Amino acid sequence: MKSEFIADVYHAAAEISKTTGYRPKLGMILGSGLSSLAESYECTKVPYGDIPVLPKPTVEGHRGELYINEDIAICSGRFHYYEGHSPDNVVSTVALLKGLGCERLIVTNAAGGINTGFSPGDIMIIEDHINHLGFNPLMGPNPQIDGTDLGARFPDMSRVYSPAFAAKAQELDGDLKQGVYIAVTGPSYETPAEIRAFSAMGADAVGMSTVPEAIFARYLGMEVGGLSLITNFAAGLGHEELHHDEVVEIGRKAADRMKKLVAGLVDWWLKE
Ligand SMILES: O=P(O)(O)O[C@H]1O[C@H](CO)[C@@H](O)[C@H]1O
Ligand SMILES: Nc1nc2[nH]cnc2c(=O)[nH]1
Repeated sequence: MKSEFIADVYHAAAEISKTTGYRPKLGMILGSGLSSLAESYECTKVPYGDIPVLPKPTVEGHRGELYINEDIAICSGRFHYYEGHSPDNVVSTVALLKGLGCERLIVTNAAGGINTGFSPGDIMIIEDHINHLGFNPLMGPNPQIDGTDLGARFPDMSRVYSPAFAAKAQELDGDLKQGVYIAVTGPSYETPAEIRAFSAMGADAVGMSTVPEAIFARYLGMEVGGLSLITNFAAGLGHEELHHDEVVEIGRKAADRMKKLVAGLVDWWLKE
């Protein structure tokens, strides 16, 4: 992560705070097909195009808008490594949310179910992750602002995802799954042999995002809660070929249940 890049993103965030008058404490990043979650909140919308330091999202199901009010800032649209973005750009949404004042972050995604107890439509609380992307967003010089390191050179990752968030989620929706998310680069989906290998490694769900965001957020001292919507059986576990259109479609169909759960978690985390 380059100090100059993060300084530019923080500067853009300060401009947004100045124009809107908002310094929300809770941030959220929405996964594929989950952009309608942002509509539950009365917000000012800022297109990513008006925040020139951010790259352009290229993936269907990722809108490219910041929703912001006095409590919450929502990135509807994230940046994936497979789009060709640099690691800095992949975590630019997290830097933006931190720069806006967010101390807590909810990350959501669409993922393939590896755990044979999971079916499309299930929601998995992310308990832990495996970084199989081949990069870490903290590689490079430890970024500084005004001569001070933004975080530890070797940050602890023994508890990335908040156990309190997981417990609250279970209380709000008694039918949730819980497990380990593995991030791969994509954009090709996995082979059945890869899925067998990931299962042996201890992964319950697979996707192409979230992990760099969670690592960077923890580095910055944010608390993180994570939710995966299982949109398909991972490769080799179902009978269907995998298509992103279906991932987005399942995301849209499950949006109401996700909305209800997320609304409860947002209310709770704003008061906690
Ligand atoms: O992780 P999100 O952004 O929800 O999207 C998931 O869905 C896409 C593949 O269908 C990939 O981008 C994968 O990471
Ligand atoms: N890598 C990966 N990403 C996904 N996103 C949604 N489903 C999947 C999947 O099966 N594999």
